[in-house]
Amino acid sequence: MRATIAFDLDGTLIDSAPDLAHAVNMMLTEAGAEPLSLVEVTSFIGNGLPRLVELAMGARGLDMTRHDDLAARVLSHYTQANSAYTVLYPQAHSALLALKEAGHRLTLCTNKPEAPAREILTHFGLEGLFDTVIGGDTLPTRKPDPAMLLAALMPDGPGIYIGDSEVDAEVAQRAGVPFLLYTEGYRKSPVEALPHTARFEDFSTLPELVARALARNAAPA
Ligand SMILES: O=C(O)COP(=O)(O)O
Ligand SMILES: [Mg+2]
Repeated sequence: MRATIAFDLDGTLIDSAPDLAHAVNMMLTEAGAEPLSLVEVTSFIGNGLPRLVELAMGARGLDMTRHDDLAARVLSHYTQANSAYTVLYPQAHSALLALKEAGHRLTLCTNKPEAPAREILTHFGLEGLFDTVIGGDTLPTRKPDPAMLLAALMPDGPGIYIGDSEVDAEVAQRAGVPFLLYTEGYRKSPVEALPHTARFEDFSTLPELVARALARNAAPA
């Protein structure tokens, strides 16, 4: 059975936290504040770049009236670093190829702004695999608003969503879409606290997991 499979990006397909932390810390240093640890910055990822910058500024007591300027600085540093410290999770590329080979349509549903999300796909040679990219600034709202996920799954309907975090579990639940949880990303809560259809820690198991989730969904109740 063929379907649309929507993917989250940060913490799901790529480990981008080192580059995000680098960009945030460049901004903090310019603003005269102490840098944050990788663990702290990682805990701020998931609700998009404006929120990441807000949390980083809050942690260092910076004046929030500067938020728009400092968010622009972070985006500029992030873009300039060109994913130097970002890696694809092991076996993610071959899992994407296998899903594509099986006839599925792949789309991206990330809270990262659309331009850097597209650059990252190109950087890793993945751009040809994805039919649609919905970023955190593509629509008026972002995850956990279900509009984003529903747009990423259009026009085929239901499909499957794959992500790593609280926000991903919530958006899938609100959109009524089966959710496969990647357990090695940036989740803050225990696995049991996140509603999910199935979970995986190794991308080589994903194609089989997708096939099972689709068969279960197609089975009469
Ligand atoms: O940009 C973020 O905060 C998170 O991005 P993601 O939705 O790809 O995890
Ligand atoms: Mg994520």
